[in-house]
Amino acid sequence: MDALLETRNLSISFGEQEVIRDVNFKAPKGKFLSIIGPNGAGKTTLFNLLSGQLSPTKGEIYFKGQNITNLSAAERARMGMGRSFQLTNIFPELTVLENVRLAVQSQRKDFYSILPKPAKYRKQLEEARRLLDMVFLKEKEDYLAINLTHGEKRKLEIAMLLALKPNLLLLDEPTAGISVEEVPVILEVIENIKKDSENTIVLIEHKIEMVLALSDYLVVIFNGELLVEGEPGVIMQDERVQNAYLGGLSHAASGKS
Ligand SMILES: Nc1ncnc2c1ncn2[C@@H]1O[C@H](COP(=O)(O)OP(=O)(O)OP(=O)(O)O)[C@@H](O)[C@H]1O
Repeated sequence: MDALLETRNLSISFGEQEVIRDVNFKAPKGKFLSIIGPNGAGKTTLFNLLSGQLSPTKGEIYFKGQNITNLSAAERARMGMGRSFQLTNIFPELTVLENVRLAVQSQRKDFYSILPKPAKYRKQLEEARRLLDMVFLKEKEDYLAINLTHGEKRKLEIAMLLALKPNLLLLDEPTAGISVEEVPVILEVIENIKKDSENTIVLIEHKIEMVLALSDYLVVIFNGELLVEGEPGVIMQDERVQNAYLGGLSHAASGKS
């Protein structure tokens, strides 16, 4: 299996509490992998370890075959690891289009482009509009970002993330806090991303129907350990998953987090 991302005995403790314990998994190139588990299982902590927000107490992380355990979040981002920004990178007083254009511009290769300025700008706008189309925000390109709904801001955030052309997308609960009506649109956006690119995607999501609709592979975390991994159909039938998770998963399926 050609893994883009791999963890080996990944562990982290906060004081006495070992929150992630000897987690080993591989995210194969071009596949859609979801990390599931009940509240407090350690999913967000695992994500923070992957993206470099936290350093492990033990174990290693490999990305594109390189040991990145000691690299900062910024260095991992430069290598092509993209994590959703949790809305913190959006400029509220700029238009939707300008937010995405700036993300396109921030791509390193734009700084070295030999195109004259107006042509460069036009190309950035073109790319920004293509991305806004992918996330169904084209009609809102002239809106100030501050005036978007929460769900629309999540879509803008995804467009900005895609502008950086990451090889690996880490999506942390893209439906968190959004209205029930907006959930199917977010699902469609992610399906679009999945179709359009060769990206490897790792998702944390409580809405189990969404996880099942999107994922090639599931990793189940329970009490900080990897309980089981495999294809969704197999995992959902797994007795250990049913025994350990029934409460948590049916809770998640109801849309609560
Ligand atoms: N910085 C920290 N210091 C101490 N304990 C922490 C810290 N971060 C997380 N924890 C603990 O680690 C455990 C796992 O938390 P984490 O947020 O990773 O779980 P989760 O699976 O993402 O939960 P949820 O689905 O509710 O978001 C929890 O018991 C939490 O209290």
